[in-house]
Amino acid sequence: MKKVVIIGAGGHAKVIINILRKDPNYELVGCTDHQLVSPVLNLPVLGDDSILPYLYEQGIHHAFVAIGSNRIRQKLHQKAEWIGFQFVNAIAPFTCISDSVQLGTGVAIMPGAVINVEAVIGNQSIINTGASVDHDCRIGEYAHIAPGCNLAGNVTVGKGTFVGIGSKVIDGTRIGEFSMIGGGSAVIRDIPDYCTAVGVPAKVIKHHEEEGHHER
Ligand SMILES: CC(=O)SCCNC(=O)CCNC(=O)[C@H](O)C(C)(C)COP(=O)(O)OP(=O)(O)OC[C@H]1O[C@@H](n2cnc3c(N)ncnc32)[C@H](O)[C@@H]1OP(=O)(O)O
Repeated sequence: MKKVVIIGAGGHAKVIINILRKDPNYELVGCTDHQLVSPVLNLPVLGDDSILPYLYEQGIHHAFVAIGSNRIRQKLHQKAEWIGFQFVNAIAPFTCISDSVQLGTGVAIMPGAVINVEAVIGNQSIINTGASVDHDCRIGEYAHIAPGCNLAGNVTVGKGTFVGIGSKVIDGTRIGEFSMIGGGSAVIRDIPDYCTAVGVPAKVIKHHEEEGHHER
């Protein structure tokens, strides 16, 4: 059984803990967080992220970065990877993932998600509750497809991009890197890197600096 530390102790971490606890391959040892908070689903918060090297020395070599923000997940993943951690996947029961899907590591696939043939799911990405990602889609690393999104075939979602809750994306569309698609949007044309696009059809309303945007 692999000992796993959960990096993060918020709402997303709670969902990940709930999934990983059902997996007999893993023993969860605790969470880390930037502040001392109460146990999450009875899993203790061991300290802040500075204790990760100590945990690694103690023989805990697997981690899951359970942070919803794509930027912060990227930073903490890079830090934990540098220490030497390997990353497990959190795949809920009651998902439907084709055998031909190429899954990265550190990936979260939430209950009810459907991922169809020959899709590629990048490292540290999130396919959230009830989202569908159809054939030949390519989801970049650190991307987040929020609950209830539907991506038609051959859609590309760039690294670090957030597709907001309930959005629809028509086939063949390319959404760039570190962009945000507002909840309930319909993406019918390509969306560039580093922007926010909202609405039906989705239109760009903001461009932002590489480091300048946040998710919520
Ligand atoms: C399990 C989980 O909980 S996973 C998390 C799921 N959460 C989500 O999917 C959140 C999705 N977030 C959104 O849609 C947000 O509204 C964001 C990210 C698009 C907001 O981005 P911001 O840059 O903060 O935009 P801001 O709030 O300033 O709004 C700018 C304009 O866009 C409009 N707008 C914002 N979001 C949307 C939207 N989803 N659809 C249509 N219009 C929108 C606003 O009304 C505003 O219009 P105005 O200038 O005419 O007043």
